[in-house]
Amino acid sequence: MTGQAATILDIRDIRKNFGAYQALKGVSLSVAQGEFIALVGPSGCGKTTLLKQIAGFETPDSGSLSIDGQDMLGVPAAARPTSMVFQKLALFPHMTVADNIGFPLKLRKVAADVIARRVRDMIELMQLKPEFLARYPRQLSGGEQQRVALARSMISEPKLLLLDEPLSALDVKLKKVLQAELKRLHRSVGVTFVHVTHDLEEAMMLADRICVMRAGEILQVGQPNDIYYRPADAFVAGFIGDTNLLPVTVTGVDGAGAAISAPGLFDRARLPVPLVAPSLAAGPAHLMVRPELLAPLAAGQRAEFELEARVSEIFSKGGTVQYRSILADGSPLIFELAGSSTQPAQIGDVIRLGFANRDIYLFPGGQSR
Ligand SMILES: Nc1ncnc2c1ncn2[C@@H]1O[C@H](COP(=O)(O)OP(=O)(O)OP(=O)(O)O)[C@@H](O)[C@H]1O
Repeated sequence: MTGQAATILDIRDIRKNFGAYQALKGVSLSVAQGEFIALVGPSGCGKTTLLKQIAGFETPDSGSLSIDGQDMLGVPAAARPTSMVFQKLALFPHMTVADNIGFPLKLRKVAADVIARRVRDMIELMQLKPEFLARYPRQLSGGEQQRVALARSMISEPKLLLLDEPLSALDVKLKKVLQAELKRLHRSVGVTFVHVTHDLEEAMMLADRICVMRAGEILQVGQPNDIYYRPADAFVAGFIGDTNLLPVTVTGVDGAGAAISAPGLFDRARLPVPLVAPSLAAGPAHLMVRPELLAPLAAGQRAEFELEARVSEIFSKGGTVQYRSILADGSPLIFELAGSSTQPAQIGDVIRLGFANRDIYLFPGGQSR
């Protein structure tokens, strides 16, 4: 997303308590027109609660929320320019597909011929077969039903489409198809999508920006690559995929990066490390290196950072193979290599691995080494 796009959704310091429980502890988020933003975080962190404040199904205790410059607090859900798609299908079983899709317009008393035309547009947009129009939801597959639900949510031309895990009930293959559909839909209609998902791969694939939440707070908002390679802290690093966090001591930070010391871990670390968290200062820090950035070193080959590890487990992931290994001090190290018909290491092998200082990210925390 470009930085110049107008703000469509502006959430400021929203708080929501259920009794004594603080479900949202002062959440602020700004979303640009046309953006695809994914909300991720552990179960119970407040993703759905946040979506409900946007949709108007719940009212925040304090804070402000505007859509396209209009204050939304006090505006009922039906009057908001939003549409929500749920994980569990909310299609009306006793209505045909055509009536289901046209329902939001019927509520608004739009003329029948206009509804029929718009329903046909939606069928085309969602690449559903025209013969489905006369069927009932039970006569469609789960994936087809979810497309109908999407068609119904788009027919009223919302400014914001709110998606609450709409794909999580589908099988893996169908999910992949619908993920591609969602991306295509987003590109073709230019509507802003706010998408709650448990599936991090889905968030990385679909979203322009990912918003990571924990315990009612937003920890980080950023482009998928930034969240993945430059996480705000150890929680975000570990939540967004497998990673290695090695304890080091930062001995100095300047414009060129950080100098670190990690006696017993690296024999010949070349310094400084260029990519560091803005808040990094001298003291204990986490050195993060993602598993796919570690590479086995051939005999005599050197790298800026080198580690020796004993392979303890091997998991084939199809295109890649993940190796779980143990460093000399007993701490774990994960590395991941492209799959091949021959395995470069077996369980029990000691393997020398290298990575470059530009592959590392340093953020504060942890214990000194
Ligand atoms: N109406 C309610 N009354 C009381 N507590 C609620 C209510 N709605 C949500 N909560 C609590 O608020 C917290 C946040 O819930 P929410 O549904 O937003 O989580 P979530 O991040 O969407 O979780 P999940 O990923 O499991 O769907 C949970 O602990 C939940 O039990």
